[in-house]
Amino acid sequence: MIMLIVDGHVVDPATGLHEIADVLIEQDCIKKIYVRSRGEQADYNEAQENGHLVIDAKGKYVMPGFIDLHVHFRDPGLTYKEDIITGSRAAAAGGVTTVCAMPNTKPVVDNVEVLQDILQRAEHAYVHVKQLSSITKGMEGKELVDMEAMLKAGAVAFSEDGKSVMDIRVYREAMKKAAELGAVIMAHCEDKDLVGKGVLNEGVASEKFGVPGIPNSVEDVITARDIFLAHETGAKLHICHCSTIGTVELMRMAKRLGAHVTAEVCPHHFTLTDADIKEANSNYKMNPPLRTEKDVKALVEGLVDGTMPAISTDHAPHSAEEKAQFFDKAPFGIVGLETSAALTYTALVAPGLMDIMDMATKMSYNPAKIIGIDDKYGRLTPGAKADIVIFDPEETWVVDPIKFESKGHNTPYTGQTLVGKVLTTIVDGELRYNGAIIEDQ
Ligand SMILES: NC(=O)N[C@@H](CC(=O)O)C(=O)O
Ligand SMILES: [Zn+2]
Ligand SMILES: [Zn+2]
Repeated sequence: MIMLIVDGHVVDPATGLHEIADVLIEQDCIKKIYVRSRGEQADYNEAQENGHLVIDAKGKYVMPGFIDLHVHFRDPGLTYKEDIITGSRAAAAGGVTTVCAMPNTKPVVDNVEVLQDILQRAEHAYVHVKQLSSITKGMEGKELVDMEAMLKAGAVAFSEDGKSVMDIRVYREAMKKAAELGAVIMAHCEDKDLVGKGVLNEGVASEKFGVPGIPNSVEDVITARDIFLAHETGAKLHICHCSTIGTVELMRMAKRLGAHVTAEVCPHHFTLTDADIKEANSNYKMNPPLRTEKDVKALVEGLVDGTMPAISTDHAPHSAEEKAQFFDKAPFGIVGLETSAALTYTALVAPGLMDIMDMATKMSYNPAKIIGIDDKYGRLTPGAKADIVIFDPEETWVVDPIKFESKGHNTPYTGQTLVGKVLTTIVDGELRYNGAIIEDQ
């Protein structure tokens, strides 16, 4: 199949291209970029005559498809919350062309059989679904999985997301092994003993609703531990869903030390604070919790100056019944795939804190680098995979979870007006979303 995207504003973090150009796609790859300022232009009349699909992207941004390093697809075992297919439809609707799914499923992804079953079924997904392996068997924090076998069978990285490996000896062994294998560890940083029964940020929110609080130190102390372990062992460490000013400062320290550490921030952590929780609504409950203005400011600064290289969603779908419970009982987590681009645009790009190139860098190019697929993904260069998102920076829309492709409707953004909309998502040179999901023929 041949496809031509004409007249769009092409944004490619790999080359710095940031201007009007046409993109020619052949089969599953980008064939050529015609840059107008270089006197190049694709012949779209001819393309149309030949029956090729021509997409007019005038006034829109054409960017590499977003790569989300952190989603929960709940498959196998918890598919009443989400499954690979619905999760991947939500991704396509959000402009996300590659996701990395966390292993806290039922059973846990801790052996080759479970991993291969997921990867086989993921072939029918609407976007590229990569799967992480857990670090320890059953995520019990005791015995390491066969990391080499999991890597060989296709695991993209290792994580115990949902908790930290609290036994530092076990964790250090995992880091040593990861370093030996060149694998990435994605860390959920939370001190289990300190967090106790905490559910909301310790401060205005926990006081207002009379529930146990989660202080910043719950995250900070484990982030520090993990950075030192990574530095010492040489492992590649990626810190998940960073929420505190302390973590941003620790990332600066990690850089100075020369440790191989990257980090992600989720849109809810840079757009909301604990003071935004006005009523008892468990769609404001996630782990780590919404923090304070000071933390949000630090996270935004970290994103803007590059200390925090990636934006991910931590898409964590739960059922309406589960989320209808009060803060103390409801599970942690919110969906994010279908709002992340618009939230990032609305909160960071529209007010001028970062530009559209920064957004593409943090949502696509840097994530590709972190998992080592940037030779073919996260870029719009000839020969790269044709994973593309067309984004309208003008359109405003109101978040309505009923319209989500995800089974999860647990978002705190219901009714909020956002600027910027994903119009079209192309995966492997095929239209997957164009105002609506393109159903499989
Ligand atoms: N983030 C969350 O609040 N929940 C995640 C687990 C996790 O990411 O730690 C989940 O699996 O539901
Ligand atoms: Zn987590
Ligand atoms: Zn998570």
